[in-house]
Amino acid sequence: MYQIKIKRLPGNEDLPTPKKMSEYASGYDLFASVKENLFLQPGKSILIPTGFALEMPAGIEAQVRPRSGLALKHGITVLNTPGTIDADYRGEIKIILIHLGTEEFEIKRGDRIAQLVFMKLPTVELIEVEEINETPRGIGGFGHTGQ
Ligand SMILES: O=c1ccn([C@H]2C[C@H](O)[C@@H](COP(=O)(O)OP(=O)(O)OP(=O)(O)O)O2)c(=O)[nH]1
Ligand SMILES: [Mg+2]
Repeated sequence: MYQIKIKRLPGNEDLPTPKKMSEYASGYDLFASVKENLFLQPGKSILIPTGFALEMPAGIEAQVRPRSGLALKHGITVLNTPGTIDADYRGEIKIILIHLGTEEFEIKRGDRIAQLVFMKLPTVELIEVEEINETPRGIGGFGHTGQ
C-alpha cells in the first residue's frame, strides 16, 4: 500500500476528489475543472485542468488514460495517452484531450473526462555499452513476424 497525497487547488472546492467508480477499478476518474462550458471541435485538442496536484513517493508514477466510453461514443481520447505524471511533479494534473469524432463535443465543469492509474516503477540503472547481446528475433520488428 502506497500513500499518495492529493491537494485540491484553490477555486476547486466544488469538484469531487478524483474517484474510483467501483471497488476494484484501476483508475480514479478525473473531473474537468473548466470555468465555463467548452465546445471541442472534431480534429482539435485542448488542455483541461483537473483542479488537483499530487505528492507521490519515488518509484510511483501516475498515468492519465482515456475513458473508453468517451472514446467509443464520441471519439474523445487522451492525445498523449498514457500521460505521464512524474513523482516529483507538483503542478496541476492536466489532460490533453483530442477529438477524433465527428460531432462537436461539449465539456462541462465536473465532467469525468479521463482517469488516473498509479503504477510502480522498477529501479533501474541505464548503462551505455558497445555491444548488446544477440537474440533469435534480432532487429526484426514492426510486423516482421507477419499478420
Ligand atoms: O498528460 C499529462 C502529462 C504530463 N503532465 C505533467 C506532469 C508531468 O510530470 C509533467 C511533464 O510531463 P512529460 O514529461 O510527459 O512532458 P515533457 O514534455 O517531457 O515536459 P517536461 O520537460 O516538463 O518533463 O507534466 C500532466 O499534467 N498531464
Ligand atoms: Mg518530461
